[in-house]
Amino acid sequence: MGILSKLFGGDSSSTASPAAPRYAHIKIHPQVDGGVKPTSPGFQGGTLTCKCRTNPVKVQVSGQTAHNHVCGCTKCWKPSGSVFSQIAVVGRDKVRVTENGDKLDIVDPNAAIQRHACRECGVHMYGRIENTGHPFHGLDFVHTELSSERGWAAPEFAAFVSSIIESGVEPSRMEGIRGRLRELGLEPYDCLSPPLMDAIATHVAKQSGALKA
Ligand SMILES: N[C@@H](CCC(=O)N[C@@H](CS)C(=O)NCC(=O)O)C(=O)O
Ligand SMILES: [Zn+2]
Ligand SMILES: [Zn+2]
Repeated sequence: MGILSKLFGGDSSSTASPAAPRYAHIKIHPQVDGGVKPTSPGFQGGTLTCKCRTNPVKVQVSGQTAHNHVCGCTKCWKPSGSVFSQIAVVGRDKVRVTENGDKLDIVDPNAAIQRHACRECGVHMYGRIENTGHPFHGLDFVHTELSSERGWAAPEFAAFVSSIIESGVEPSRMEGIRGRLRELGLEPYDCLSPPLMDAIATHVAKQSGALKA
């Protein structure tokens, strides 16, 4: 072992490369399976287009998104064959339906997030919260993979991971799926990430008076 290796703890003569990913064969979502693509600084947004070959619904998102993540819940729209969705938020004032909005229906009017979906191809174009008391009121939920522009905020974590079992994923596959998410740098959580859960709890505590508003 050379002097540099002794000082810095590595063996410079070794040809060993970083450990190969163990779970690369496990598919999460087409946007992350080949590695998470980085956010472009200064990115200004783009246009989401549904999957219809004719008269697609178009939604303009005039700004960068935040809190992008993969979501395993049964309610978020997923591309076919994928057990996770990819979903981010953006201010509702930045979201505008520009074409064929007459094809949009609300999937479940009773859900907190009202998902506006194309009734022909089924794609969710945006999710909106109308309850002004909801912690995330003012934010719309969007799937930026529906845009051809590159540079959208990269996914940061995985939410509602255990919920994929509700879609029919065998529980025995969970270890591999969580392993793959960690390899991709998408820490798996069974609800939202700790900062988002803290933000929700803070909002609730201020509403109840447990914390000063
Ligand atoms: N285990 C449930 C979880 C559903 C859930 O709570 N989804 C989250 C993440 S999208 C949510 O905030 N839902 C609110 C809503 O759908 O309105 C499922 O998979 O259906
Ligand atoms: Zn469509
Ligand atoms: Zn979801």
